[in-house]
Amino acid sequence: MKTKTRRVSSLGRPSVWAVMKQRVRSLFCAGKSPTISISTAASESLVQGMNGGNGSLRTPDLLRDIADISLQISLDTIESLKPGFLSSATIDDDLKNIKECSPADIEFDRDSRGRLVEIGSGGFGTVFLATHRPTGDVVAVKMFKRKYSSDQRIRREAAVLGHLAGTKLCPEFYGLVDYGADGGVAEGRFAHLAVVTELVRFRKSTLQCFDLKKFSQTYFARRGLTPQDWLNFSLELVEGVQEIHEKGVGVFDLKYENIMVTRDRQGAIHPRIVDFGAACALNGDKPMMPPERFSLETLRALRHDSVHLAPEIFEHGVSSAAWDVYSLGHVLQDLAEGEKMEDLKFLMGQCVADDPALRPSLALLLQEMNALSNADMA
Ligand SMILES: Nc1ncnc2c1ncn2[C@@H]1O[C@H](COP(=O)(O)OP(=O)(O)OP(=O)(O)O)[C@@H](O)[C@H]1O
Repeated sequence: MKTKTRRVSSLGRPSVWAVMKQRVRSLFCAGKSPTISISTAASESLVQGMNGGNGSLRTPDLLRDIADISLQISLDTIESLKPGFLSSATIDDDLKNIKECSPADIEFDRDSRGRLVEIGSGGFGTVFLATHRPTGDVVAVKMFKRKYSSDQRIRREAAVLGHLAGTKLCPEFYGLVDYGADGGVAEGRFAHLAVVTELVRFRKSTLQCFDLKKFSQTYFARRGLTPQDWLNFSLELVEGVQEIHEKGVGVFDLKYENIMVTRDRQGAIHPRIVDFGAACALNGDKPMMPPERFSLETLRALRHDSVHLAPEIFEHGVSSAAWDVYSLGHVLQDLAEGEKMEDLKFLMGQCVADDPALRPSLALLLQEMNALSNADMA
């Protein structure tokens, strides 16, 4: 069994943060809805730390621990809140029938020093470049951090990819690979299961990949694009999410980093989505929701990178299309602002209403966006 080192303060006692972390963990493990009491001094330090100040707790460690805890909480919550979590009809069948890939089918690319070539990474995994031997296709292999990834979670992500095969935004799914107990190429850093998908590259002729964040910051790649190009891109994204919803699935983690940009021969840009790790059946599942007592404020402070998620996600609600509407609004409002597209920005402002009932449906949103597009073309 893995042994854990406890962080100890200079006085030889566990630090305030270590104690707090332990308390939160034990409460979650006990399956209770915890009220977390943080001493005034510690919470002040926390706020100072968040604001870049010099709290008495060591800020970088603190922030890393916060991220660790919130991820761990999300996972524990997924696993424990609803034992029948995976029983939603749409995904359930796919879970029994996940396409598999043999480790021998995957040939990893290596750099001149023999290291695996990394395409990207996130909180849960790292994605590597490889070739799928049977087809000769270039693929992306997502290896999952052992610490955060149960088999169930990985299988679920693979099942969703299989379920969404053929939809416009979802990358082609090659299969789930099992590297066995010794981890094979994963060298112990990652879980034994990995997910293989198409490499979503910028152009067919290159291995370069751009997520929307990187793309927005790369002048040469976005050179020459007009507001109409961006509007078309946004329309395709919203249409694509609608198609995914029609397959009974919500993405629930739409953000700049998970939206890839491709460019066709005519120079038009198109969106794709990677990372279906938070995807769930619509109107059925209860995805990553911390217990009620964990207020949105606390959570927002803790998971400072989750502002793209609808507030009600943190409140035990039943999953709904409105969650993706919120995230789309968050991304596209920002994009519209950058591109100085006032009408689009205004429209997207309605998608980020705190009250889900006030957000437009995807159908209505598309209607409005098409009207914008036609007006611009006229
Ligand atoms: N199929 C792919 N083709 C090209 N790039 C990819 C692909 N899959 C993932 N990436 C890149 O790798 C990054 C990390 O992948 P992914 O988002 O799946 O990891 P994650 O750990 O689940 O992330 P998060 O912390 O957001 O949940 C992505 O942001 C993207 O830039």
